[in-house]
Amino acid sequence: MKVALIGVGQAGGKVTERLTRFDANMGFDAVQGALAVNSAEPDLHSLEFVDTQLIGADRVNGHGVGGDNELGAEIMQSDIQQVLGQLDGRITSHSEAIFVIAGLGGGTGSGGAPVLVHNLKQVYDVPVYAIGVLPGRNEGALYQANAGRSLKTLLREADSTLLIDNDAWHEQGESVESAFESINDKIARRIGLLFASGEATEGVGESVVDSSEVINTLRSGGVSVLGYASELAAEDSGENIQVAMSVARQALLTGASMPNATSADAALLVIAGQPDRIPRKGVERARRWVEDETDSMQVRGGDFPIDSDRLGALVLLGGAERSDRLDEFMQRAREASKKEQRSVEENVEQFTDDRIENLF
Ligand SMILES: Nc1nc2c(ncn2[C@@H]2O[C@H](COP(=O)(O)OP(=O)(O)OP(=O)(O)O)[C@@H](O)[C@H]2O)c(=O)[nH]1
Repeated sequence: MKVALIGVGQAGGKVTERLTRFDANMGFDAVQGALAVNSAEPDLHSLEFVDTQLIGADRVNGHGVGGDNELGAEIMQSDIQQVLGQLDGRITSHSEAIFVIAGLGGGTGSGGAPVLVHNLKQVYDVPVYAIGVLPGRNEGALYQANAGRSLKTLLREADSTLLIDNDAWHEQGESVESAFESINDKIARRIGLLFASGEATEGVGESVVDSSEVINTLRSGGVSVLGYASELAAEDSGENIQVAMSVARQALLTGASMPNATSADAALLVIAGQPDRIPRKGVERARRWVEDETDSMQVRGGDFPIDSDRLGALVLLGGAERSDRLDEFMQRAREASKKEQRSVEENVEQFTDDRIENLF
């Protein structure tokens, strides 16, 4: 799948750089263009692998917005023409999707990403997706409140919002801050593989994944979730039926970017590995298991041939907002919003309710 990536804010820029670097190092060539946008100049200077665009210099003089996501939204809107201008030539007729990436708890990314998505959708015909990093449980109230408002607005604006919970992809005992490097690495590898899986054309049979399958899986909008797991596999595919089942189960149950997301409108199961090691029967069984587990009648499947002695499973869920973890996060965001003295009321549906305000 040919994609253009735009990172907004510090986390967005770092993840965009990681993803772009991974894609280039692996020779996948799925990332066609990448841009990092920020109001903090030093954060942009630390990026070497992507182009950069400073916004809000007239308001914050390159110092960032200090967690004020309303200001983040305003400066993105004020400087939107410069950002769109920078994207000329990076989003081409080959681009199949645009991904806007941001940490939702801060200021520039949290406020800027929904505004950017909104504007991109006016200009481009391809889907505009968001990749949003949710703050960990131990991050402060401002982060939770910011992320709640940003998420609510992204869900309204983006064609789908892939969520990564900062508590999900780090090791036990590690603090979130010290884990950023390893979380970013996992994001890059897993999302990078997803992009690349829709690109595979060499030496493959009929069951290769096509980028339209990623797009169709995300078609219902809302929240999307990506899971991944891998295991050593035998050389003979006949011995790997259990392995295929096991990696699919782990990808969904313990390896998901947002835990406990086991209900979805649609899903895509990609089995990555050497074609000789991929067991047809096992893949079909795993696909049916994903169907049962997610209560979805639309589970697409496909292979991603890569040279490895392991079998990997990538599970992409579309329309996965019915999740305990997300409910728990929205509850945190509501409580934090109260603390932040934003008016919130009780007992109304999340996302469509007034307890969490949209950003714009
Ligand atoms: N996974 C991951 N999360 C990060 C990283 N850096 C920051 N975050 C998270 O992102 C949120 C903060 O967003 P930032 O990107 O630092 O903030 P910003 O958008 O640059 O906004 P300002 O600094 O307020 O201008 C917090 O919830 C952090 O936990 C990172 O490298 N990786």
